[in-house]
Amino acid sequence: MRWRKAGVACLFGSVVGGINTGVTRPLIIAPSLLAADFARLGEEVAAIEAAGADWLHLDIMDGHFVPNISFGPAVVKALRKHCGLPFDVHLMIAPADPYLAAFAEAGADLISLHPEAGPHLHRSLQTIRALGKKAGVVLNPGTPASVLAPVMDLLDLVLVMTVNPGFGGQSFLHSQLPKIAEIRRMIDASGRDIHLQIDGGVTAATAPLCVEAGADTLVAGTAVFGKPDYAAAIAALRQPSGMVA
Ligand SMILES: O=C(CO)[C@H](O)[C@H](O)COP(=O)(O)O
Ligand SMILES: [Fe+2]
Repeated sequence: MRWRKAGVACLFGSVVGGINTGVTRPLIIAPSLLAADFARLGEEVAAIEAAGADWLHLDIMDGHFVPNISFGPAVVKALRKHCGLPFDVHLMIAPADPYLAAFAEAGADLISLHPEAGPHLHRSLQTIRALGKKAGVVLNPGTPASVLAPVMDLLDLVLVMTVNPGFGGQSFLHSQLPKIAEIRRMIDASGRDIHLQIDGGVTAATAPLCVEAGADTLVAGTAVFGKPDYAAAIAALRQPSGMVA
């Protein structure tokens, strides 16, 4: 699995002992399948890989934790043979714990969950890591960065939602930018190799704001799958340099 595609391995070089060394690395673009043509999912994931995406973001919604239903582990498993990209699974389900093994077996490489999805965030993250997968925590717009501190040592990724979860195509919440910067400082101070991912309303216009605030990974549904040319859409999100500090 090409988890560390291209120059992403430089991530370890960018933060040494909590000090940002100034080394840059490529911005990671993770198109969200939520905006794809659900009647042609196999073709869509193959096309997005060919277009230069770095990861595939898979939004799992249960109609309970969020007011929408998407797809489950059977679809993730079916897509695995059509796409060689790392599978970045964003769980918007509660409870999440009973389904972690199913998504791991289906082919997830990284599993992220919301702190509100269960009573034991630390245990849930331990479970994901015990399954041999990378673990992430997702912060809703109303969830503070402080929830991260007690679980920092278990994290491979922090996802900051810049919309309320449940639907694609919503407008980017600029109010979340200070929180992104706060979490960048927390990650740098930890000295750990943790991705800072942004999800919701990411476009060519809002992507630079996210990167400026400290993001290294961008999820985009509508801004990629909603465009006729996926490669051009991905390239537009990488502007201006496609590199992050
Ligand atoms: O988690 C999500 C919604 O809950 C999606 O990943 C997100 O909304 C992507 O869609 P868009 O880029 O169109 O906003
Ligand atoms: Fe998502």
